[in-house]
Amino acid sequence: MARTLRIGTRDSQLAVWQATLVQELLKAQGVDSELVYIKSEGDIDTVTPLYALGVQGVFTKTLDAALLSGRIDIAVHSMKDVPTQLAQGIVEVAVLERASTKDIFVYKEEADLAKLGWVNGEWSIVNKDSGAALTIDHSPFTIGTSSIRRIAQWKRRYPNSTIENLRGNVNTRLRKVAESNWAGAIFAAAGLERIELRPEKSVDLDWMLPAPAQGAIMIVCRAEDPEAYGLVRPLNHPVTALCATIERDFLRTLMGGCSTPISALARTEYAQLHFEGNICSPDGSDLVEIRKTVDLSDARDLGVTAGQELLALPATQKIIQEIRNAKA
Ligand SMILES: NCc1[nH]cc(CCC(=O)O)c1CC(=O)O
Repeated sequence: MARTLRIGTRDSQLAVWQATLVQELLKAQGVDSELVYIKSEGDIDTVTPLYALGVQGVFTKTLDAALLSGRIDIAVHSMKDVPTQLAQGIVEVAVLERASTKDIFVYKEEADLAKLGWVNGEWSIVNKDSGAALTIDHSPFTIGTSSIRRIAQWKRRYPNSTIENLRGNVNTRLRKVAESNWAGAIFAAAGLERIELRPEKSVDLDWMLPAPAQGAIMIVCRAEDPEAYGLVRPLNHPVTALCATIERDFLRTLMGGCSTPISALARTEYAQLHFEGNICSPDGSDLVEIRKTVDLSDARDLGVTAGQELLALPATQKIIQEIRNAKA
């Protein structure tokens, strides 16, 4: 009898959708599987902002434990939630082809969007450093997000806005926005689009750089399970895996942690790879960024070298200190 792989997943709608996709892709390869639902710490405490939970891997730890104890054979994660350092005994098997990498703003009133600078279907150009003219109304907007990265980039562009804590799975968060008196809230496009919940009243925040590996799905297994590895490895999408790895290398090199105001995006175009990364102070006042284009064949170490290049700058050290102080 061929082995039936037990796929561990959190039980949110998005997590189950992603695990079901893996199940279908395996089925197409002739591999049978079943889903095993496992609650994570991040699903049980849905109030505390993630960065304040104080540990890495709030969404992945219980699945790691289930893998290591043999309750499941593989686990499916939103890759951006996976700590850059995998738990001992667990290895990456495959990264699925990426969906949208964008952050989006889910809003309520068209009028608010215009005040935020969305004019004729475009974000007006804002350059804090050059002092370029803003067509932005600096009335005190309130929006919801608990991501320290999104808060930093939003505050940089809209320094007078107020940010409210918004935790929970995407369904809960959409409901909370609807019930709030906020102008709107920030989500990952991929999360809402996958489960067909992206509201019509939403716009891509193309001035915001996403979290490393946003929009990518990662499958892991036990290091000591070459059979599961072999069955799942064909699902790997090499370009997505390369881009997401470069972004996570950048994150690890700079701070070594999740829940930091560090953003990165790598994308390929023909035989080249374009990389963009930044680190921002928590209040958005300081930002250091890097952009590189290299031949695909030279791209492997780009995340590390870009991270090291930023680390060597005094401005980056200052931001890292500010991040540490904000967390202390
Ligand atoms: N941190 C929660 C999380 N983890 C993955 C996604 C969405 C899917 C993705 O970004 O890959 C989300 C929701 C969000 O950020 O709005």
